[in-house]
Amino acid sequence: MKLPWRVILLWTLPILVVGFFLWQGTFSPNAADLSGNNTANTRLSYGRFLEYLESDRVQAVDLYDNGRTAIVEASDPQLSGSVQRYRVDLPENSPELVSKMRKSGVEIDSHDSGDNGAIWGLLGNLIFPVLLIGALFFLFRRSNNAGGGPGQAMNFGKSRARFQMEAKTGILFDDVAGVDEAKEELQEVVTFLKQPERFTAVGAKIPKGALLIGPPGTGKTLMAKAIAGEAGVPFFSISGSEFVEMFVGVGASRVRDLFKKAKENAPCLIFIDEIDAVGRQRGAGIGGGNDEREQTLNQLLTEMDGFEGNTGIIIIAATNRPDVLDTALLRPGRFDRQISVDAPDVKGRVSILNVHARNKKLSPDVSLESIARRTPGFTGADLANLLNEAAILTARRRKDAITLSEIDDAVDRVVAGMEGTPLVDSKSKRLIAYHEVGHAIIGTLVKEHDPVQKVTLIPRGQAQGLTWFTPSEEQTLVSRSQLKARITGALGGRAAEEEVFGDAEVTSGAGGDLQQLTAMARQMVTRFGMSDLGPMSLESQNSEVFLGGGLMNRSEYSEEIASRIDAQVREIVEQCHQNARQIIRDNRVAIDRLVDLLIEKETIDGDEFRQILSEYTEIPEKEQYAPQLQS
Ligand SMILES: Nc1ncnc2c1ncn2[C@@H]1O[C@H](COP(=O)(O)OP(=O)(O)OP(=O)(O)O)[C@@H](O)[C@H]1O
Ligand SMILES: [Zn+2]
Repeated sequence: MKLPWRVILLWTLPILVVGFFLWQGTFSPNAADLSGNNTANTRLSYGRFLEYLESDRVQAVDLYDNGRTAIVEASDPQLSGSVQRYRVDLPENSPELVSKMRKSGVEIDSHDSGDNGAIWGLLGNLIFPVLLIGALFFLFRRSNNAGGGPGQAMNFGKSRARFQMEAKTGILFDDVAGVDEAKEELQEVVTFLKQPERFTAVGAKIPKGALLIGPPGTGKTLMAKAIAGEAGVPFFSISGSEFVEMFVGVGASRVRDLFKKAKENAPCLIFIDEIDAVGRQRGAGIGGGNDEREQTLNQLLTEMDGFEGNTGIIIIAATNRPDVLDTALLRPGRFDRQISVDAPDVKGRVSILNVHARNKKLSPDVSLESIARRTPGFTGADLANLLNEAAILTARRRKDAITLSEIDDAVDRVVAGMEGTPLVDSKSKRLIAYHEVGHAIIGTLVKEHDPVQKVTLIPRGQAQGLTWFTPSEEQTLVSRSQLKARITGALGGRAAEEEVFGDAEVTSGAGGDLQQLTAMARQMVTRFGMSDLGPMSLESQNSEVFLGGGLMNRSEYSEEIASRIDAQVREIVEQCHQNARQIIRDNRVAIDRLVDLLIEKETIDGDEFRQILSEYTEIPEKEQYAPQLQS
């Protein structure tokens, strides 16, 4: 039986509302106190509070929440000594702190009531979550009868802890492929967790943490799970952004709770994803630091210092912005091991594809090696996604095994997005056809350009038409003539629009091309020393310094140099532009024919394109490998 939504809401809404009020008010004197007349909206970090205490500015302290939260009355020198109220998060019950406060003559008032109050407080803290969870569970059961298998991860329902714990991840090193070096380094961490005696016996201090550095989707989470899986220990995880979201003060207590739970479950592994969200350099935000985040970070540092490596807890953190991390995090005794996890090379991609092909039916015409060669730049997550898309297409087409054609379609989809419906409107369609054939013809006739794989008018993602190129190899070095060829090719679309429809008719469709090619031309001048300014580096790779919320100005050179850079960039682009227009003019007859064919067929593959073009002009020879695209 399925209950209609209205009935579900009718039952749950009142429960939620009543629960909320009970929770807010009646049942929880603590919460009422804090939200009543004792509110202090200004927060003070613990460090500042100690400073205030030292300089005798603190007059009174009200303690709540078992001594973890304090409302502090202190004189504010900036407001000519008038008394202000601040809210401070204190570390776990600290007798030293209390005696220190007493010594400096601070009036202390504890609002944690006796047993009675504690029970009410407990009830208040529990009842709403329980009601809420009950209601959610009810909703979930009702609306999600068809849901998947039993989930292994569980979220701690306690209002403060938002981390996940898996008692067994069930993931082994065999499930992580193409990152052999990282795996080798992390193998040792498994031993730390499994046989700490081996290290402590000879007096070695076991490291506490390792930092995995790499772009999204390269398997950092997977690897951390595999360490826990191999060692057979529980896996705790939280994302840095969850530490700092929502209410002030919650972050630090989440860190505390996480470590508390971890200590109870040692040996275990803690995984902190996106650590840069909490771990940014302190005090770097524009207009002062972010107190909330810094408090959380301080708490994390304190917790990491607070246990010995041989307690059996290992912390693995992941980031793709190691450059913004607070140096305190990277000091010995914290995340002192840094392991980079990069996008896989062709061999890595083959082994990742092997892992994900394990449970899929592939027809014999599919070669994982050739998929790997066609997918430079794909991460593990992209490859997993690719095979899954292919499997879905196969099922949709009612075939019993994945064939080459599903793989082809899945690659296109993963690279360029979902296929759309082709245009019918013939004028815009014709313009797009000229634009794409423009890219393709330059790509074919400029010797240093990668060869065309196919031209299509079937829209994908944002693009109305696409030209795919096959890069000649997985290149790390690109020559000046190759860069110029790419800029010319990227201008091919716009040049064709201009030559065929006239300057007044050009469209915004070339916007993406122009952005790409301008960036390339600029890099030639400022980074690769490929202009008249000579072999000088005028900008570093990450020239934009990310500080807190904003980008800093990057100028490291004078205005005069800046305008010379602009002039050089313009000259490169202008040369390539003239060249592109010339090629279009010289091949107008062939282009008109190719455009007609493209409008009729919607897709022309590279061989057919070259075949037709060769009837009109000579085509330089090139090698062929994997696809890239130009929209
Ligand atoms: N090296 C790999 N071997 C096998 N599968 C992989 C690999 N890398 C990624 N995958 C697949 O991609 C999925 C996502 O990867 P994962 O979440 O571990 O990446 P990540 O680096 O943690 O990314 P993010 O930084 O976005 O969290 C994995 O669950 C797995 O299916
Ligand atoms: Zn284009």
